[in-house]
Amino acid sequence: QNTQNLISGGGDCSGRLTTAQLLLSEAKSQLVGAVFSEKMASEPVNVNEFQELARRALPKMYFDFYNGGAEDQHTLRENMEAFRRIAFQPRVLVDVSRIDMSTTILGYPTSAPIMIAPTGLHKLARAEGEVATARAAAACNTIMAMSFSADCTVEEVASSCNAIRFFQTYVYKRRDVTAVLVQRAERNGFKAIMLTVDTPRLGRREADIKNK
Ligand SMILES: Cc1cc2nc3c(=O)[nH]c(=O)nc-3n(C[C@H](O)[C@H](O)[C@H](O)COP(=O)(O)O)c2cc1C
Repeated sequence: QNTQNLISGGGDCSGRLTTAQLLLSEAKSQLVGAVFSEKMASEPVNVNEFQELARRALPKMYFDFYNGGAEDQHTLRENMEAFRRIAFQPRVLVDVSRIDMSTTILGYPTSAPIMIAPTGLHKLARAEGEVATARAAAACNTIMAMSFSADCTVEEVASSCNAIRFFQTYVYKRRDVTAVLVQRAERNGFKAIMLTVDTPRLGRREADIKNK
């Protein structure tokens, strides 16, 4: 508070800035700058910054698992490029006092056309694993697709929150195994099954091979 009082400064009735006030004003801008950059450093402002924070926070092996693609990572790069090629055309002079991006996916409501894709092993990043991800989905009013390779059980995720949940699985040679998985998800209130069909063989993830 003392600093705040100092910075607010006193007055020269003439309205001119005294040397002391100028110095105080400079100190204030430095202080604000320092606080601002500290905040900037700790609070990501876009998705890419989360990636950088994760790089710093996680052991290399875990980060590489989340971050990497297969082989030369051509598809991974192309995925990013494909998003970059999408341009939004701004519409001007329209009423933007109420913006509503909500929609439905398979009939289930979401706050925006964005949901959580199925990804495995969330406990590498956080002890609560997929339970935390499901809670985040619920908080954002979006859908959580839970991976077959999750670290939590469908029961744990189901009892953790009321997020709308889909369950991802593969088709196994033993169809009865797939059937049991689907029925268990269904019993636990999962609303849809996402069938992953591109893994008759797993991708050759070179970073993971090196990290072994
Ligand atoms: C770390 C990681 C783990 C993943 N685990 C799974 C998984 O367990 N099951 C699955 O079907 N897809 C998995 N995927 C694939 C994603 O669900 C998604 O299809 C892929 O990231 C491409 O989506 P995008 O183009 O929206 O990024 C995983 C992807 C990543 C990056």
